[in-house]
Amino acid sequence: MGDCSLLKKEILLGGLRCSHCAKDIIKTVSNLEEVEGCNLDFEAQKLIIDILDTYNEDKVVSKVIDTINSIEPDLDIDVTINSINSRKRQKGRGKNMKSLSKAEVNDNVNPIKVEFILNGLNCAHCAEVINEKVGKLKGVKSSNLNFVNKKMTLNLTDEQNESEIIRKTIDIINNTEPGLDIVVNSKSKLGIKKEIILGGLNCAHCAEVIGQKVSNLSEIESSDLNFINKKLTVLIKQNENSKQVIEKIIDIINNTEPGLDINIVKNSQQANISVEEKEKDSSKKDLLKLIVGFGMYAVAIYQSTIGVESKLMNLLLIISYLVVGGGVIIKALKNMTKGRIFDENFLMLIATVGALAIGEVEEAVAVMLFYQLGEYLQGIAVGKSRKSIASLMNIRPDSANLKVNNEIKVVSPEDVEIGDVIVIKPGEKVPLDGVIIDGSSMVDTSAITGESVLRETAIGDDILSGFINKNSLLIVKVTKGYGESTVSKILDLVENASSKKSKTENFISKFSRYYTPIVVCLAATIAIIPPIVIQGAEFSEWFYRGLLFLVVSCPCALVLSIPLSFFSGIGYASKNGILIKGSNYLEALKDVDTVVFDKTGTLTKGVFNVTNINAVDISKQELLEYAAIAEVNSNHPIAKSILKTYGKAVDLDSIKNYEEIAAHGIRVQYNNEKILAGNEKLMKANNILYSEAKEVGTVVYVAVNGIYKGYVVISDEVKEDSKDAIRNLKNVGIKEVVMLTGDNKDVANKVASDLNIDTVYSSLLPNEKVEKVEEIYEGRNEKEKVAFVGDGINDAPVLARVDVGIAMGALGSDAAIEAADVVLMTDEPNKIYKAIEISKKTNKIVWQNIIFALGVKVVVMVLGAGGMATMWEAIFADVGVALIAVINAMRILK
Ligand SMILES: Nc1ncnc2c1ncn2[C@@H]1O[C@H](COP(=O)(O)OP(=O)(O)OP(=O)(O)O)[C@@H](O)[C@H]1O
Ligand SMILES: [Zn+2]
Repeated sequence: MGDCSLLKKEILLGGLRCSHCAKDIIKTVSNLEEVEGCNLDFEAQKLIIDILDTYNEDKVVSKVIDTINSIEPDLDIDVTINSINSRKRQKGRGKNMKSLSKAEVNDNVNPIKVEFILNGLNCAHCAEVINEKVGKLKGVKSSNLNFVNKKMTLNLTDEQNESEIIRKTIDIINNTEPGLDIVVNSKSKLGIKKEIILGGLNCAHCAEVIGQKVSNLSEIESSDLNFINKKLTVLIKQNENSKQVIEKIIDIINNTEPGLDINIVKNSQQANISVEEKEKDSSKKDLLKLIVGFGMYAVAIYQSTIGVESKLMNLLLIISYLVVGGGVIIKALKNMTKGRIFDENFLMLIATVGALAIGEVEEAVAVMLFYQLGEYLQGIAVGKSRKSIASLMNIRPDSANLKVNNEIKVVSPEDVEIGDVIVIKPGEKVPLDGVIIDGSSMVDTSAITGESVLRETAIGDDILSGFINKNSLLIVKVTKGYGESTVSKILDLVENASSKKSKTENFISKFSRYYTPIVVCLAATIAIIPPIVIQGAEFSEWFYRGLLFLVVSCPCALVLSIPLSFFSGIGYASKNGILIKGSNYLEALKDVDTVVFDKTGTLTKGVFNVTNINAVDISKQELLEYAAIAEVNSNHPIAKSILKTYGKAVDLDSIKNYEEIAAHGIRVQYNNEKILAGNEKLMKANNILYSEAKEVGTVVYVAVNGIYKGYVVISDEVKEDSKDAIRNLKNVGIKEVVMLTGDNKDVANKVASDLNIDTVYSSLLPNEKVEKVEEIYEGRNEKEKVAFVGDGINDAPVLARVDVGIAMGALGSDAAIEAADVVLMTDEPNKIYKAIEISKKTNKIVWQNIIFALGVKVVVMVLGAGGMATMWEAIFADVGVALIAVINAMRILK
């Protein structure tokens, strides 16, 4: 590392005004692997990043810019390239100004995404290699491979090279890990992807002809016919009518090769099912090989105990070795030709061939057998946990019943448009968000909210995708396209969560990059040096010890189980109605020791009732009318409750100069009367002589033309589960619970004492809430984290400031989903402790796995070096440990 030096780059973020985005930018940029340090000067609108000069700086800078654009698309970004401390570069500050034109920057606003599903990908190391190589392709801005759901997402710089990049990516994948089944989902604006399965297609020549003819269609952007899985994938140009094009394609197929069983794939899930079946087949083959291999091994060992000729026994053993290890040998040789020598297969080949060479035939075969058995079991375990995570998130609807002229057509949810009418039968999943226009029913919201009670819905109610209609027919008018629906958003969030890596994950991936080479070097040293320097040391003895090191040199147990653990935690949380936007937040939750709550709408219901009206010189009804006139344009819960009590219409045309003053109230003109309605601060600010209300409650004072007219007292109720929520937080180790509110001191103190809240700050303006949070941060170290819980409406700046911002009741509210790091799908504060519990459990299991895996490996290496361990221990330290770690990770789901 001695030769590395740091490059500093300044990125000017013109127009950065949102402190939330600023925080997000820092958080995300500093999480980028290539960025060593990162600092944001909010005043100067400047982001300074440190990059190691071992990275390609342009790449890193453009990655950083992409990151910024994905958070806050409209910034005016300029890059100043500075190199400080660099021996190679001696440029002065600010000399080498490189500015990106606005057009270039805007280009990044809507990144072009391509998704690859790599079915059959079981090697975490290969996954990393693939991701790294693809990330370096020209035209690829960034790539993220989620090993757990086998999905790789590429962000491209522009759409022109898309097909080229897709081809190159597929090449890379095939070269690195041959035999994968690759599904490409292009979400680009280029077109609509359709997959057609051609059942019974057995003639390769016909396939070629079909492929040729289809690709010649002018309506088609690109097409690909995979003869092996009989799948024709076409990308239909954006402006074409996909139904007509599909019909044309079907005609072509029928003319070329009549009698095929043509199936149009509705969604990639379906395609995955057939792939899954194939994977099952190959795992059956593996099992068969193992049984045969173990059988022969057992016979050979038995023969040797009864004294049969050892040549025959060795022959049996070698056959068993080839049957079970054939795949490993082929893969290893292939990889060797590509110069990949730290590959697991290769190391296993060397270890076993080495053992054979020194005459340890029995052991060599046993190592291969148990290695393959371990891999096999590990495959099953990973597959199982993938399935259980997937079933937690099994909210994707399969189809929608579209109503067209009194007829019902079953279509894919993607094909339904806003304004379409769909029919949801009892027992069906709600496919899209909408509003009920006919019918009433009970719906099960648990898949989305984690709430087990059924909800009653009727005409006029909103209904969200992912709910299940329980008992009677509902007619729904669709209000959002599938891409914008609740289900897609949740799935997007959860699937992308793995790209925000936790510190532990980053540590492990860095660690594993050094671990294998170091252990391999140790292996070589042990095999070579002692026989030379120690007198009488036998070469084969030390060679064997070296081989042990090779067997334990794979960090797979960690590379596999740790991301799996975080993904399980996120999946499990989502099952409970808790959406966690990144592994980093899941990890941070365990360190939270202070939870700060907003009051209204968070701890209280935010539904006020008028409890008293105190009018001066006018009637109560008149006072209420003034209040209602003032509040009619406000969305504040206070406004809603006053209007509800007033119950009559207000003449909107007579209202002028409406002004809502945050945390104060309303100022408005009605005909010739200037009305003020708000709290004491508002009265004081306008020099109104008012008399203070005696009751505890939220008080709305009213003044007309500068003269005080009385007040309306309204009160809110605490939520049923708020008290439990606070108690449970204390039980999971939260030291301090704080409440912030814009409401008055009396109300605040009452709520705090009812709920056992430690610290209260009242009568706060929105910016004072941020200041209070700053105060809470003073004198804290990094390990003591603060979470803030709000309803996401007025508290975005605070949500943004804290380590973990939690928004609640986000069902349907986009603002809250945007602003927070953790989103609770329901209004229940009692979910927060649950999120912390999941975080702690995940963390515990992650560290159990790290300590266990490394511990066992180190012990085996030490014993091995001292000649006290055999291949058996080594093989356990490799595949046995990996298997146990994966099984351990699955405990998170329980
Ligand atoms: N539309 C309004 N009409 C009357 N008073 C208002 C209105 N909006 C705000 N206020 C006054 O300002 C205070 C603070 O309002 P703000 O919206 O900042 O906090 P809140 O969301 O009601 O409470 P919390 O801070 O607990 O979430 C309210 O308690 C009320 O006294
Ligand atoms: Zn609030």
